[in-house]
Amino acid sequence: MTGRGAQGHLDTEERHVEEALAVANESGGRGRPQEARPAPPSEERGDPDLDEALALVRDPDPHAPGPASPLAGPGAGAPASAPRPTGHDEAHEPVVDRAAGNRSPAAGASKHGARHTATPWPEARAVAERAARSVPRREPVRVPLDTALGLVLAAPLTALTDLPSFDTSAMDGWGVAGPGPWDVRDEGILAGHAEHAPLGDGEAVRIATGARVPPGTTAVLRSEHGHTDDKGRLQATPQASGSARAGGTSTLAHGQDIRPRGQECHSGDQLLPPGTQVTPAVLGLAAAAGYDTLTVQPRPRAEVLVLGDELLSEGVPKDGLIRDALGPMLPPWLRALGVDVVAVRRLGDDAEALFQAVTSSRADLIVTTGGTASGPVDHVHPTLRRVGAELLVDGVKVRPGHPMLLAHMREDQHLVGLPGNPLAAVSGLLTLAEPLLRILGGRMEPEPCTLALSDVVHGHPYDTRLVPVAVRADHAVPLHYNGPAMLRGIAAADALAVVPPGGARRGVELELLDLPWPWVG
Ligand SMILES: Nc1nc2c(c(=O)[nH]1)N[C@H]1C(S)=C(S)[C@@H](COP(=O)(O)OP(=O)(O)OC[C@H]3O[C@@H](n4cnc5c(N)ncnc54)[C@H](O)[C@@H]3O)O[C@H]1N2
Ligand code: MOO
Repeated sequence: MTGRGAQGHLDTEERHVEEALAVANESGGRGRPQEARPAPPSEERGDPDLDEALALVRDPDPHAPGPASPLAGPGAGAPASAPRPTGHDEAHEPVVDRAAGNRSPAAGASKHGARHTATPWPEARAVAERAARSVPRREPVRVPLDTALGLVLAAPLTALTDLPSFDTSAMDGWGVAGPGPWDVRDEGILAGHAEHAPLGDGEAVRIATGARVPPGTTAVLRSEHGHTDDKGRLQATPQASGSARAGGTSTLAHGQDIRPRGQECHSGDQLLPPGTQVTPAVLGLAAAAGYDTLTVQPRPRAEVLVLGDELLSEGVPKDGLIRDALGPMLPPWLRALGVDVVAVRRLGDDAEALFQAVTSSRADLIVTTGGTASGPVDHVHPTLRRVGAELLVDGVKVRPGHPMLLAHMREDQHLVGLPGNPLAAVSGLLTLAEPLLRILGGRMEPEPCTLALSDVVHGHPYDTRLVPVAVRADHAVPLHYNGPAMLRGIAAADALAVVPPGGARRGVELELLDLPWPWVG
């Protein structure tokens, strides 16, 4: 859809894309690294192995030449002119010693491709957050517990009762009053029963875990720590647990194995703040604290518009057509970000269809894929002009994904235009859509997460890079196959590392953007 003509000289962006093309066109040993290493026979294969999975997206051939870098560790590679293995890191620029400060990126100075209006990556995220804050917050709703999973609390979760709500036996055994030996009552106490008559000093009663201890109980003696003597009285067994000393005199601590009322919380205590995501554990806590319904923030609604005449929705790519990777990928990814995906439409390269879809959508966020560049069938910008949308972000200084955009359509509606290259679309999703949807959905900002790099990562000279990484032990392992048109790296990744302009050495701590997989399903 970009409709680019024959190439003369290649600027940075074009080389970037060219490289992806070259990689895609490669064949043989260099182009198909996984075949260079024969897979073990199936009978040798054990359970799925994390390292095996990682090997598929790490250096295919440890002896293959890589880009030269004064900072690369031992074995990091041959001269920059040497061919690179398929799927290798696509940022061509040498890593810069940031600590030494030997490069000062000229702001917005990419020679050609980067739009002069492109927004720095951190600022683009901040703009997306501000845009969401300008939208009137939707009214919270009350939903039954069994439909609340994955939603976000719109009000504090306040205990509706003391927990436990009565003094409770923590063990099966005897409730006892005062020092032993004790006379044991005939009738025991099970969980779920109303309060029993108070225990007098020297009295005991059989009691089950979770049962309400009668008034006057000073401790619970576990069943394995007590026995009945020849006079039929309950004695603490001396050797069992140090709970009694020789001679049978109980040294049970006052309150031992009793969970006192209010031990966990008192009625009215705030258990969780608004913005907390409802996890299975939150559901359990809410139920324990007396809730049948929860007050939650409604999910933001998103509509996905997939653009491109070249896209097939099934089968093997053929005749210059390719499979639509974004139609299957984006809706569940958006759901994982807490979104209600109200529609997914495949519109081809039809400007009128795009106009109609955009003007008729009632979603909080319209997400388009493809058509963000300036080719003859790239209809996103012209459509935004036609509807009078305000462009809040028009290009971001990030690789991949720099043509991404954010537009304000009407008071309560935004549009995020994701570039068509699939990893570029992921970059746009996490740069613009995630912050916007997080604020719209009333979610808390995730704790910033940083990890040290296990390897050097080459940088773009002026732009941030987002690079798929796997988390192994306490390191972020940069993955190859990270070109804008590739999904192989991200499919094996645990996060995207935020690589500053100029790149980062091995050992440098980088911010990681987490992938929201726990919520898929
Ligand atoms: N003259 C320039 N051309 C391009 C530039 C530039 O700065 N100047 N930037 C390049 C970059 S970087 C990107 S990213 C793309 C973005 O272009 P569009 O958003 O207009 O995307 P398309 O041209 O529609 O598609 C790009 C690429 O992705 C494939 N694609 C599209 N949709 C899907 C999908 N749903 N599933 C899988 N693949 C998809 C499409 O076939 C193209 O190969 O522009 C560059 N050009
Ligand atoms: O390289 Mo583009 O930035 O593929 O998004």
